[in-house]
Amino acid sequence: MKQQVTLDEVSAGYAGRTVLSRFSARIPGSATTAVVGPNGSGKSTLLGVLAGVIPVRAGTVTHRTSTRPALVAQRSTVSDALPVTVRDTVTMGRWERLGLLGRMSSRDRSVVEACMDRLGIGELAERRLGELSGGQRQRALVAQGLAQEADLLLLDEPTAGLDPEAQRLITEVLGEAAAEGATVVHVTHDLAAAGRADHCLLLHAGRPVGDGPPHEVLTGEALERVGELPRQTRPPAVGEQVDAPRG
Ligand SMILES: Nc1ncnc2c1ncn2[C@@H]1O[C@H](COP(=O)(O)OP(=O)(O)OP(=O)(O)O)[C@@H](O)[C@H]1O
Repeated sequence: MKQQVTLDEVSAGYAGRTVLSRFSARIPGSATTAVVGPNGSGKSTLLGVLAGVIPVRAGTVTHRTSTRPALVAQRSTVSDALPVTVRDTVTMGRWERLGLLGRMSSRDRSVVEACMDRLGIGELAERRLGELSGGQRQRALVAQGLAQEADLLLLDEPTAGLDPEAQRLITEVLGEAAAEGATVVHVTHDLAAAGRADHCLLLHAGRPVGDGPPHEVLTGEALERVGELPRQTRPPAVGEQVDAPRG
């Protein structure tokens, strides 16, 4: 698989705190990559580095992308009080592409409508984001990310807290985006969803401890070592689907 993003000995973090330390990994292009790891292991920080919103202190991040990455933040970070509709929210995904006059073309409008339809929220277009259920809001944010038509689509726990049908839909949409050429990186605590990705990065304490096909990375031994599985859990056979530990 062609590498889309390469991290070489990257260090990054926050004021007075280094989270990623000499972090090296390859993100394959036109594929889905699941980022897995315990709370605080640096998954969201990694997304921030890939998105270019968290500066790199040392090392290099090499992108083969031609558009600015799209970052779909965790639902909880989006204010309920924002007086915007679902259509406004998804339309914001086109802002980067609008010309100097900022006028939406008919193509911009049709991309917005298609993304809402794909996420099953077309009928909610005029509803305010703050009036929606958590799952509906999450769909709107994923639709906004898709509407950017970015080469690199980054999502922080896009299926967390959703019902199984919504989880399935979002996983399917991300797979389609990758099939159409996007490089998709999503953080997840759902090991079953991670197992369906093309590629998997397992993090522990700001370092990659697994990088490869999910069935090679998500072994019982590796997950137990990083604390993602309770002790005594039977390691899955190669290729076996793994149920997500919660809580
Ligand atoms: N804005 C911030 N300022 C300072 N420290 C932060 C900030 N955001 C995160 N951290 C710290 O950086 C470390 C890694 O956080 P990060 O959010 O990347 O982990 P994560 O793997 O995404 O965790 P989770 O699964 O809980 O979402 C944690 O110790 C966290 O406390």
